[in-house]
Order: sequence, then structure tokens, then C-alpha cells
Amino acid sequence: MTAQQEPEPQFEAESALQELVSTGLERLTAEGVARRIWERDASLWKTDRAVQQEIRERLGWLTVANTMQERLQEIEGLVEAVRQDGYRYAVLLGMGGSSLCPEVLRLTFGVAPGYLDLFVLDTTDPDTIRAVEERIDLGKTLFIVASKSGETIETLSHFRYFWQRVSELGGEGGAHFIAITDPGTSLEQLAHDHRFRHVFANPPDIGGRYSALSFFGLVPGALIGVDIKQLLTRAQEAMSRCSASQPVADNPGLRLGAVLGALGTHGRDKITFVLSPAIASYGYWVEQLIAESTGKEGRGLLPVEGEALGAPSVYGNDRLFVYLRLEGDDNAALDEGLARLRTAGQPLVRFHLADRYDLGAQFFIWELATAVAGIFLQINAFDQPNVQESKDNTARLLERFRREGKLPELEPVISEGALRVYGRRMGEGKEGLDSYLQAFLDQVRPGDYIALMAYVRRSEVNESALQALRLRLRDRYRVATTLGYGPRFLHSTGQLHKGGPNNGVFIQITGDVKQDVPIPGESYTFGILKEAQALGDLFALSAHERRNIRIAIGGDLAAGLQALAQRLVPVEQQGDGQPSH
Ligand SMILES: O=P(O)(O)OC[C@H]1O[C@](O)(CO)[C@@H](O)[C@@H]1O
Repeated sequence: MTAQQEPEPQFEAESALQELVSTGLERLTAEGVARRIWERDASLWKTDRAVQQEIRERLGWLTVANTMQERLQEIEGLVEAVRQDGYRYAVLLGMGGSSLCPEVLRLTFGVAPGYLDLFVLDTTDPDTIRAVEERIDLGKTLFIVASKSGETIETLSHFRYFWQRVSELGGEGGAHFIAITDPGTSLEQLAHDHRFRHVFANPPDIGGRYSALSFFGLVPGALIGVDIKQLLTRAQEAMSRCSASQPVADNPGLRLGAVLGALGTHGRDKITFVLSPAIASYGYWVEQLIAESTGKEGRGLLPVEGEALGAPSVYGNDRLFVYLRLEGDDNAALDEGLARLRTAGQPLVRFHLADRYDLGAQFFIWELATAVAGIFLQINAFDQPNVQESKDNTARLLERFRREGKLPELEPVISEGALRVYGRRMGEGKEGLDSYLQAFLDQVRPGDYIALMAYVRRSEVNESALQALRLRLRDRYRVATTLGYGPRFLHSTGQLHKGGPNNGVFIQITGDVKQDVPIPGESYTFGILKEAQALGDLFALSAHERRNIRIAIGGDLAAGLQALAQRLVPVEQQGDGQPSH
């Protein structure tokens, strides 16, 4: 069969890897996995009865596209009403699964004429909150409070802040707010108490990261003018291609799941996304899906998103590349870079997207494939047990702040210029900044990954400095790298960091807050909350004996990041893998 005739996704690899996947597909066929998934047979993942019950309550994503086709009127009614009332902006307050699909839609489709411009607020960074506020007109802004559980601290803090700001305008504050949440949550109650304009009660049998095609993705999408009916239709087409009546070999979700599962359990566990520029943000969503679903019980797949393509020499044999190629986009450099990687023997999965609405199909296919990969990994792909640890640490730290008026201050192991480093002592002769950082990075082994966790504003300047640092580390150590912004990544790769295999090397980066923002009704500010989250996560990483350091940059962040890149990977140590574009 040629690559063209092969059903999607196409999988290109050496014969040994092809065989692993064929064996995986045979297993899926023999065990009737397609049928059992649609029958919601939770024994596919776990034997424990209680866990099976929990899993059954998380499989609503399988058919939610059908359910939502029936609920379009409710969404359209809201959109028409707010447009008529002159609203021009929407700000989504939400984390992880409650925010990532809306962000992908905004970045992929833009804003249609006459619709609302959408800002997604998924951080406690005070500078970012102020920056969003500066770009909107409060009187013409609709706030979307999105939380499945209704309990998420970031989201509730944002609500308090913006509720107060809107109240200062006078008039009916509730007209500026809608909620998306599960039935019966405290957020639903809060919305009623504050007379929100509307509450979308989401089907409760869907976990956050599987909720793209539910109200969580669709309401914000409709507000910016995305044709959500079309998005759902593409998802439904994918659902029928993945139905139990299809041969497994033609089922894109199962095929992809078999590739992820079979290769992932044989050392190729760094799923490296290469995305056409117009759909590059899809990586944010799929990163959470894979990391939070699979990273637990010491196992897991690492999604690598946003890492620019490099020369073959910078990659180890732990990668699986995935190319989502959007027809008509600027793909030349990616085509070429990937052709070189194929020649070098790297395995590759390809999907062709005819247009941007094909993302509707991709949402569904990746949800199914991730669930199937979970069968290979023998984990529950629908919980996130280790996220709670960081949250609990943060709650304890905030309690202490309430009592004592301050957070604990860590003692730096090194303080040099604008950089302060916190971590374990590295032994004699490693007391200087360079020797210490070198000793820390000397722990990196093939098959590891380096995670940059930056508690700074996601501005263009910071992003390009951090991406440059990331590539320097990859090219020097030839390992996969990730870049996450805190606290956003806590709801994405954060689960895998603590619950997955102990092959991560973690660098937490913090910067000074320019101007803090209060949280009404609390003694702590957003700045304190962010610091408590950063510390809480650091403690959780240490409790799991993960290799970690914190680097605090004082003063000018851009200059500090540049200095840091040079100290972590001095020019003379830089690798040879120049990015191919
Ligand atoms: O929608 P919620 O309940 O606010 O949760 C937000 C995110 O937090 C998590 O529960 C944990 O990180 C994610 O699974 C979820 O997407």
C-alpha cells in the first residue's frame, strides 16, 4: 500500500516499528476494543470496580458532538443577544480544559466581523491581568466564567476581581457574566446569586481536557464567529470513521492510539508535534490531553509542542513525530525538515487537513487515540491524581500567608547579579553559578526531557527569549524540551511532571511582578497566589524526587533571560543542530 492510499493517519517508520504497531492493531482487534469503547466498557482501562464506575462517568465525549448539535439554538441565542446589546469583547476566565480549546479557536480562526474579540485569561500573573484589562472596554465586555468543577482557585479569583471592576460601573453586573459549568456546582449557585446573564449546564460525564466539543469550546467559539455547526459536523464525520463497524485498520482513532501506545511503551514516548503555522495553537490543547491523561503511575507520554524543528542530529531515539499538515499553508520548511528526519529514520505520523474546520475531526480523533493509548499504558486516562498535590501545597501556603502575612522565604544556594538559584547543594567545587548549573544539567541523560516552567507574562519578548533558551538546551543535550507558563501548565503537563516517569529535569523560572493586583475579599494578591503556586509545585516536584531548580530573575526580565541562556549553555557548548527554519 502506498502512503497515499493508506487511510489516515499515515504512519511512516522502519519495519521494526511498523511491526510493533501491527501487533498493537491486532491486539485491539482481538480484544474488540472499538466495540467496547462505544459500549463504554471501563474494564478496558482498570479492573477495580470503583475506578471503573468513575471512568464510565467520564466517557460523555464519545457522543457529545451529537448532543451539542441539538443545543446550538441555546448558544446562538446568547451570541445574538450580546451582539445586539453592543458587547465587543469577551474574556474567558478558566484553566486547562476550560480554556485551551477557546484559545485554539481564537488563534486559528481570528474574530469574524461583528463578533466579540476574545481574550483567554488562564494565569494569575498580575501583569497579564492588567494587560488584558487595558485592552478591553469593561462596559462592553462579556466575562465567561468557565469551570467544570466550579472550584478552581484561579478562575474564582478572576471572577472576584472582574465582578468588582464591573460593579464599579454601576448597573446590572450580572448582564456582563455567563458561566459554563457542570449542573449543581457552587459556580452554578454563584451565577444564580449574581444573576448572571446565562448559565450553560455542561453534560457532567466529560472531563475538562475532553470537553472541546462541549459548551466549553463551543460557546466561546460561537462568540468569535466560528461556524460551530461545521466544527461539530467534522467531528461527527470522524466519529463515524471511528465507529465499531469500521475495520480497525480504517479507524483513525484506533490506528493513532495503536501508534502512540505501541511506540510509547517501547521508548518512543516523546510525541513531537509539527503543525502548519495556521493551526500551530492546536498543540496547546493536545498537550494537555496527552500529558494529563497518560502521565501517571510512573508511566506516560510526553507531548512536545512548540519546539521548532531541528536537524536530525539533535534528536534521540525517543521521539515520535506527528505532522498536522494544513492544505495551502506555509508548509515548505516543515515538509523539508520532516523529510530529513524520515531519512534519518525518525518515525512520523501524518494527518492532512483540508481546511481549519478539520480541527473538529482532530479534537475527536486525538481524544479517542489518547484513550486507546491509555489501554496500552494500563492507566486510567480520565483522572489527574497528582495535580491535587500542588494545589494542596498552595492552599497550605496561602493559609500560612493569611496567618502570618508572608510566604516562606527560600534560601538561595547561589546569588549572582540578577540571578538567584534555589535547589539542592551540588557538592564541593559547585558553589559558583556556572559550575552549579553545569552540575545540575550534567544529570541530563538520553531519554530525559528538560521542562522550562516560567512564571512570567506570556509576552512576545519573553516567549522568544524562552524559546531560544529551550532550543539551546535541546541542541546541547539532545533531549526533548517543553516550555510551560505557570500556573497554566499545572493544568496540563503538571500531572505528567509529578505522576509520569522520573525522566524530567525541571527548571522553574520566576521574575519580578511589575504591579500587583488585589483579589477582593482575600488578604493575598494575585502576585502572592502566583508565588504560592510556584512554590507549591516546586515542593510537589521535590516530594517526587524530581530533579529541579528554581531560578529567580531580578529586575529586567528580558536581560535576565538572555544572561540565563548564556549561563546555562555557554556559546562554546552550543550544539550543532541549527533549526531548519
Ligand atoms: O474546569 P475546572 O474544574 O475549573 O478545571 C480546570 C482544569 O483543572 C484540572 O482539573 C486539573 O488540572 C484539569 O483537568 C481541568 O481542565
